[in-house]
Amino acid sequence: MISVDKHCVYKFHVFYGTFVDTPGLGRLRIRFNTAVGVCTDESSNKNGKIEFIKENSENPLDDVKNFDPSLTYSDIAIIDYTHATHSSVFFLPGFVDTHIHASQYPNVGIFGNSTLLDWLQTYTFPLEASLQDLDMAQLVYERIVRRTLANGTTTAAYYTTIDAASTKLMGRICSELGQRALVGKVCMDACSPEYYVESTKESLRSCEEVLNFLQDELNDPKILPVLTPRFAPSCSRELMKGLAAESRSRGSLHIQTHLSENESEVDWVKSLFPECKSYTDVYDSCGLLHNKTILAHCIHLSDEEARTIQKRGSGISHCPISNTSITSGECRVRWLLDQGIDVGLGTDVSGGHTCSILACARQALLVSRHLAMKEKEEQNKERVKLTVAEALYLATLGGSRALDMGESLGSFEVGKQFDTQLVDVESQGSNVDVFPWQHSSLPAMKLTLHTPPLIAQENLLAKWFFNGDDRNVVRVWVGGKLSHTL
Ligand SMILES: Nc1nc2[nH]cnc2c(=O)[nH]1
Ligand SMILES: [Zn+2]
Repeated sequence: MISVDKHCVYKFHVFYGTFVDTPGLGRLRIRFNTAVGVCTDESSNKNGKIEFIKENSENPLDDVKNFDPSLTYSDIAIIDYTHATHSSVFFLPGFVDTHIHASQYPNVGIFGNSTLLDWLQTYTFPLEASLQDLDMAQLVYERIVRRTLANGTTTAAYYTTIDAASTKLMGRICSELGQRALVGKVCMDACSPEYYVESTKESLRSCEEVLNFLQDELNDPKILPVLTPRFAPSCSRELMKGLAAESRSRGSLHIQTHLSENESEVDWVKSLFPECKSYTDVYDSCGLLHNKTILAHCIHLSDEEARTIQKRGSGISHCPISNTSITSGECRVRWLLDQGIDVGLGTDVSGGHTCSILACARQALLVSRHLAMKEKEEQNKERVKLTVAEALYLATLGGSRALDMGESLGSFEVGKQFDTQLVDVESQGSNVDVFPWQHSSLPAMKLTLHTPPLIAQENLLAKWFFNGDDRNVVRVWVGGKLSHTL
């Protein structure tokens, strides 16, 4: 194995080993002895992209020379994990966190018995307001980006606060630490505490300031702006329409917000916008719903609201840990997927108590089983349950599609970005105990009547899925560049 530093000089990297991904909902693809060639030439417009994939490769150096004979040996780095411990080491697409409040990180785990509306007043608004202090913001934002990277998250859709300066700082931190990110300044001009609110004009102006910085000054294609009306109760119609216009005028910028998370919130929206048919209709009537809109939660939707979201092509961020923690409800993920809506996972820190998408994938699977237990129709009980492969899809390609980035992220395909985590199920200190006979790659192992059968790679994956954590994330690359090492 060749080790590389962050400022690699090699024009081309070949990653060699077992590649696991989910090219479709419920499809688990495991490719052994596979060579994946990635352009790492910073002067090329292909930098960071997968250029070839060779399954059952015998010699990755031959593969790369066949691919491009003009590359010299000194241009090429081979990252070889084929001789790593058994079948425990594999490359997996980086996780996509479709909904996370960077500014709320200090509050993870602190929510008591609150539910959404009192949780916002008691815990959340005071913390967010305090991050106007740039030294505090630096501490919090740097820590959460490092922590999410360490948990295998290569792309995150962040909310910051209403403050423009610290939001710009967040963009700089993501860029410097090498994480792909959507960065959104929170906008709120109504029904908010007097210490944490903006005028409509100021909200649109500071939003513009952040957009100009992220688009024109920062100069990092991995960092994108996202317009962020917090949720309908804290935004006037004028503000929501202004943000929708901003998205359109800049060529369809991403938009993120919360939708139908909590029953009291839904009732409140009804009373604030009596002219609208539904909560979804509030956003739709302001022009906020399009294929680059990410809607968090979507628990208490009507059939008609789901149809509107599907028609507009917006994505949904399912945040199962948050939904359980602050007792918001159980999102009907299968129901959404059945309608062709793109669904990804969100940690929703700090409604959610962890910034691990793997933990959210586990919780998504468990919440689906709670829904199955409540399902009246016998034949639907099985269908409602999410499998490990489906939960991994939501954590990777599903999330990329929900962000309208499925063409470039979320699975291993030629032309996609190499946003990848290297997982070692048996890394030092791992929480996952694998017994010698459980390695599918030990063909010499003698089976007797008393020896349990070898388990397949899928079972090893399932053991990691349910018991793994950041101790198993050995390396993380974003756009072919190393961003984290255990
Ligand atoms: N979970 C969650 N829901 C919200 N609704 C409005 N603001 C928030 C927030 O910060 N977190
Ligand atoms: Zn949220």
